[in-house]
Amino acid sequence: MISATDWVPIGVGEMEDAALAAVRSGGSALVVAGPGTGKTELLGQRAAYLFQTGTCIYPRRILAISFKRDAATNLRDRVGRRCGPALARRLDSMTFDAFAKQLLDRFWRALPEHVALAGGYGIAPFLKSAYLADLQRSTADGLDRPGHPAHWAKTLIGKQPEPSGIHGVTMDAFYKSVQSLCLHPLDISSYGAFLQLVQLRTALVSPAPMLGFAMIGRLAQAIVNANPEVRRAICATYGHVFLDEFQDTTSVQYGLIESIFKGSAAKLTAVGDDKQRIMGWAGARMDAFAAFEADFLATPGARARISLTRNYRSNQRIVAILNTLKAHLAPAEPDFVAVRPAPDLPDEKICAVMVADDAGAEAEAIAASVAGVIAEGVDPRSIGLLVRQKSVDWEPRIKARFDAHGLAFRNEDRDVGGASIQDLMTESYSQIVIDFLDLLTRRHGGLLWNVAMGHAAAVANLTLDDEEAVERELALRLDEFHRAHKIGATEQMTAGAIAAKIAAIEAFLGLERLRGVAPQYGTGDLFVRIRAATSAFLAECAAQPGSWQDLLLRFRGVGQTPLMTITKSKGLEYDLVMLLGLNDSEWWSFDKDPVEGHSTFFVAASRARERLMMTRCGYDRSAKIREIFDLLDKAGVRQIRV
Ligand SMILES: Nc1ncnc2c1ncn2[C@@H]1O[C@H](COP(=O)(O)OP(=O)(O)OP(=O)(O)O)[C@@H](O)[C@H]1O
Repeated sequence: MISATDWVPIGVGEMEDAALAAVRSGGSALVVAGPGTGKTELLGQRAAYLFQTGTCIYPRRILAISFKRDAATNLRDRVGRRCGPALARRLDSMTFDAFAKQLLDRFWRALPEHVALAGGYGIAPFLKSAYLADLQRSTADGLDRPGHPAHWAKTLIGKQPEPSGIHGVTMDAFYKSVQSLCLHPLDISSYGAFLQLVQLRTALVSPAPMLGFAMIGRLAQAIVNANPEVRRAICATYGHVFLDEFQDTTSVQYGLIESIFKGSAAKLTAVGDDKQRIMGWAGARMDAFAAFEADFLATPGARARISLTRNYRSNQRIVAILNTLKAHLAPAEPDFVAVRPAPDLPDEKICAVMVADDAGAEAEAIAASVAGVIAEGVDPRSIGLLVRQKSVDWEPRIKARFDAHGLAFRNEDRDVGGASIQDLMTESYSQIVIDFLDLLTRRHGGLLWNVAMGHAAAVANLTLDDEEAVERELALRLDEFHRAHKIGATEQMTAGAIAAKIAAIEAFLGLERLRGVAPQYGTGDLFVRIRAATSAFLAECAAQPGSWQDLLLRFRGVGQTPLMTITKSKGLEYDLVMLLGLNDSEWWSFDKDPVEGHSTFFVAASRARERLMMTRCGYDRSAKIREIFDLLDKAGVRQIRV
């Protein structure tokens, strides 16, 4: 145990005083700061501080909520590196969706009667507009038919809905209305919310209910609101709660956190950047910061709106561009301060817009630039290809030119049978299986031996450092396993052989114990889906020729430049960001919501550590995104014909 006064940040040279104050804060805190200012790092340091100084006393845990699975894994890994695996195991780092789903899966029997669930349920896919039309028709028809979900919903709310109101709900309004309903106490204040209630009832009485994540959040909140003892149990578990990317918190998510923790002794630390708010379409609350201040920071010891200005990610030239973008988004905020100089390169090598005549020339320019940067020694994985719309539409366009240059890339958003590649890469189960397969391909194990020992210990819930005898026993068992299942140089890489190796790994570690490595595997079907997706993606990677080692490298994406949407790049960073398709065809929604459009561009640009290159087809001076080009002009970014 370290005393609070002796504790110093681990693994970073310096931290801003304001960041340190948030790390050491005895109460709740809100940090509102720009990209690359170390907000996520601050959460990692705070976890280390709370554990190492005993401020978060055993057996209490920290709940860390992120928006994406890789962000949740990143934070877990950071804390592991800062304060060791034993303490890091007391951090439950997960997405909002996983947290809500876990509560529903654990406490579904405590749902209030009017929304009771009979047992299992599946995750509903995104709705198509034809579905809404069906729901509207059926609801209007069923209002006066006892036994129909619409009649049930009408009776429950005690009002007579008008068919015209039901038919007047647009897809967007329907989608967002889950953000305004409350299931307990019941609050249905719009026709969209009424349709949500009818849809929920339809699901709950069906033999195979399907629920969307927003509704799962609302059901979890209903459980907490209806059962003070459930709320007390959660609050007794978590002394501290971290909320990352807080600017994108939806009303459903905020409502759940508020229902559980408002008025409790838990200390909440929220970090975010309102200039990076890009999830308005998904129901992000515009007033999340103000609500948090009112609900959680009105107590003694709380620290409101801590701001940070030092940008640790991007070099000085990129920070200057970010400052120009920021001046448009938040003119009153102070400029970011770069901590690193720009590399000694001509400006257009650090940042430029490459203008091509057509899509083919654009794809060639992208591939040629990436090839040039890789030839300079940059790791292909530290180049990020970012797009505004569907990455799947870009795949064929880019593939031909990348192939011609002998380059590899992969669409990280692609679903491989139950999970996207990006999510799969951070799943504990997949990581363990891949590391064990890697061990089996090696004659002696080397570094992989220690990695596998770490996994085996974590799966068995053992702490190696403390128990020499335990470590020896585990090493013997691992050695035996390695000798029995080692993959010989000539062993065929067939689907059957891969399945047999996975089965051997699962048998060695114990399937139920493997399920125990991540709290979100404990309930619901995530574990089953991740197992299936891991096998499916391994089989896909094995379809290309090569050795077992090649298979693992392909699975991990080594040597492949990632392609993803800007939304999926949140929280990540790349040496070179290539932002593709600065054209209206990609940014068609810009004029509908220019603020979110600017924020989206800001998120993309701020992922760059060293270079930021953009591409577009043609010079369209009346483009919807002219404002973006005006800002780039202002920042001195040149447009180069390619
Ligand atoms: N105090 C520090 N000293 C040195 N490097 C730091 C420090 N804090 C953060 N970094 C590094 O700067 C980069 C950005 O940090 P981090 O991801 O925490 O920023 P962020 O504010 O969460 O960014 P964003 O909002 O853009 O996702 C990371 O590479 C991180 O390791």
